[in-house]
Amino acid sequence: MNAAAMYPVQNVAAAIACRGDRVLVTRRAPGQKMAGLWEFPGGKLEPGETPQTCIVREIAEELSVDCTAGGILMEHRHTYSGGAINLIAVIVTLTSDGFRLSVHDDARWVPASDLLSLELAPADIPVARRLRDLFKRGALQPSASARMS
Ligand SMILES: Nc1nc2c([nH]c(=O)n2[C@H]2C[C@H](O)[C@@H](COP(=O)(O)OP(=O)(O)OP(=O)(O)O)O2)c(=O)[nH]1
Ligand SMILES: [Mg+2]
Repeated sequence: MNAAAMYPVQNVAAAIACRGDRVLVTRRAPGQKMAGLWEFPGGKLEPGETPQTCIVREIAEELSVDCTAGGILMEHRHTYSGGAINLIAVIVTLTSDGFRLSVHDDARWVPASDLLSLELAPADIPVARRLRDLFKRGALQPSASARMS
């Protein structure tokens, strides 16, 4: 039996928080799966959660900040050796300041055009491409920019 047949697809919500043309990325800390890789903070949906309720909970847990969740930018399915995830990129607006990291060892606001030069979790590459292209066209004007810049 192949991996896709053995494991259900795990839904994972990932926060797309923007400040001007910069996007928040966090680095998975040593000891974590995929340690050292950059990702959009977030995590697995728990039973009964929507991507939006999940991301608000995850951002509070992982960064100790509040946020409001908006629309879904895109979903992308990626198969790792341990199973498949459906990465759901949710646009968020951070509503409190100051991060306290718990599962990451670094957080940066990176220009959307530079995201692909980071060592990203593989599932995130299509999301980073989409963000780069949307910002290039001026098609994404996140409401977070005004408050956080
Ligand atoms: N949060 C997050 N996870 C991602 C991204 N890209 C990516 O491949 N993943 C993978 C890593 C994990 O295999 C899986 C779940 O993410 P996670 O480790 O953040 O899950 P979680 O916060 O719920 O943590 P845990 O309770 O399972 O320890 O999704 C991303 O951009 N953000
Ligand atoms: Mg997480």
